[in-house]
Amino acid sequence: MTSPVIVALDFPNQAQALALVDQLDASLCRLKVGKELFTRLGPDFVEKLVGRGFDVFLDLKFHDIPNTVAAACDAAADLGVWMMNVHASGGRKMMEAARERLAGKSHQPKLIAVTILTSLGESDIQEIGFSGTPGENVLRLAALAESSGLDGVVCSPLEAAAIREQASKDFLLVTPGVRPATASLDDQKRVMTPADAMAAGSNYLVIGRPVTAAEDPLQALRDITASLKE
Ligand SMILES: O=c1ccn([C@@H]2O[C@H](COP(=O)(O)O)[C@@H](O)[C@H]2O)c(=O)[nH]1
Repeated sequence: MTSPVIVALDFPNQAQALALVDQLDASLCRLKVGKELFTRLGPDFVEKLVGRGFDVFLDLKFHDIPNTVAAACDAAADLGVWMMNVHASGGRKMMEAARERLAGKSHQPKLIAVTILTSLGESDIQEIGFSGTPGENVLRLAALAESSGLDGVVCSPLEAAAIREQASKDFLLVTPGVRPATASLDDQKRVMTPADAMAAGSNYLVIGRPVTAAEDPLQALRDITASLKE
């Protein structure tokens, strides 16, 4: 069975990204390409990873008017990615437009919605204008994403158990904000350890710096994977 770990390839150039990717294969992890690498290297690099047999999560978090987001999702599907995402706060019509556009494609990636970024705590979201806790807002946005036809959400593992109670059993929970107990939190605020995140109901763990910034990234990934079996 493929690992639930999705390694976030947050690197500034192809050489650094490939130095890690060359040590990996699709049985060890999935890969995530986000805004930094995509802006540097573009679609060709995504297709290169897909060509090497990896499941690629294209994490561009589209957030725009429905027509624009649907067209962007159409383009992303053509890259052969396994998963892509939009912001749930783009609203029902935006998510439904993306869903409908993908339904007409021969290759249909999983489409998930970002709820509340894992770098945000309660005071951060209040400053933006949200009322309530991050958890309350995540639950509301997850319900909106599910009723808009999406396959799942990006949330913190802290919210995974509560979403599991309200959502259908196939609804995917993709959780960044994952940190081994001894790792630095960096800019993440709503975090759990890899094993606790899986126990809480996450389907996939998005992990970047605890692997990519480690002295031995492959060993760090192996240690995290082993911790899931303990
Ligand atoms: O709410 C979110 C949504 C996306 N991310 C992305 O996940 C990785 C996490 O990287 P770490 O180095 O493990 O912190 C990163 O690419 C983010 O863009 C997120 O962290 N939170």
